[in-house]
Amino acid sequence: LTGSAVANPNPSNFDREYLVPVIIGAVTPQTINMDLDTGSSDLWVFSNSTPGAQATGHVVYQPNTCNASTCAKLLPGETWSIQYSDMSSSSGIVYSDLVTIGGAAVSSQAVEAAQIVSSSFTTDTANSGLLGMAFSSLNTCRPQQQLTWFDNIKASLAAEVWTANLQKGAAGTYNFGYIDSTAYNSNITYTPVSTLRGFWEFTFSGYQLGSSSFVTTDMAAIADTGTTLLLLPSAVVESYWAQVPSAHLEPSLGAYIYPCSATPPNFTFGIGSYRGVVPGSYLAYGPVSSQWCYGGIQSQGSSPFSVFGDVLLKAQFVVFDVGNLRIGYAAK
Ligand SMILES: CCNC(=O)c1c(-c2ccccc2)csc1NC(=O)CNCCc1c[nH]c2ccccc12
Repeated sequence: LTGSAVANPNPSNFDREYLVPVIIGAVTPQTINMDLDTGSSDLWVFSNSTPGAQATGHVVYQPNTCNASTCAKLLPGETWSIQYSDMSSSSGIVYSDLVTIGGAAVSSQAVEAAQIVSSSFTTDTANSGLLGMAFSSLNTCRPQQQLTWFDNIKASLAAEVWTANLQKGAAGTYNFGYIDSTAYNSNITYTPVSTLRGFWEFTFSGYQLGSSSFVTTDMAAIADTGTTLLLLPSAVVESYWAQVPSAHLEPSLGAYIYPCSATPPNFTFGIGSYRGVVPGSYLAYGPVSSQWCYGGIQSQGSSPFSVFGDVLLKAQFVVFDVGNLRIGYAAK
């Protein structure tokens, strides 16, 4: 078994997120556009349990709890509640239902129906749910923790692997169970993943800012499709933006902005001897005013790891190798 699904950048805002059409339900299938998120492990959706004012503009999951075995089933007593570090949150109840992504189906997937969603989810009307692809140890369902869609399907796949091939301003692809050798043009460099924090966490061997020399130093990072930007230690971020005249940390935003007339420098990361290049044009996130633009590289703050978000991932072909607990990067 394999699967392949399109990853559509949110059309209106600078590739802020990538949405995948997910089909939920057997008796009454619904296609719901969801954000496949390697930074979390809950599959949750706007639903008929979400208050109307919070669900305005969204496709909502309507579980068909008929009597046949193929119907949705409420999991009695199961609840979930998640808070993300951008202070957004959601919570609710849990059904079991058929969930198909790119032709690959899981018959009894925990589908977390939202009863409450925070305002930033309500306003993001292109996104009607999150599909967690980090490790199941982070799933918030209680009293019985639930498995991610990938954990449920991996034994049925040709290989316990999936890949992300996101694109800048264009549709990309998530493939499940196989590696498309036509999708990249260098060897894939793999490095071990630590699951201790439940993320796709790995060590990278250093970085290069623009045309400066490569800095060799082991650093921790997570690969996070659910985070838009590239988050790095504040000292590295300061050095990076120092290369762009007039770029500065804007206190009111808590973020670096730079003159839109400038093109930010490239960012290169190392994995062993592999060098992954993120073109400067990928690090221009979007305008905050007529002349100032929001940088694609920002500080990771107090986080103990960097966050390789979409602005970096879209420049690479990324292999999430669950079977061997490793992550692979290749140029494309
Ligand atoms: C939201 C930015 N991402 C993070 O802060 C983050 C961190 C993190 C923690 C501390 C400091 C910096 C980053 C660890 S895991 C992680 N990643 C996630 O939490 C991934 N899931 C984000 C889901 C999410 C939250 N708000 C949204 C709005 C639109 C689309 C997706 C979302």
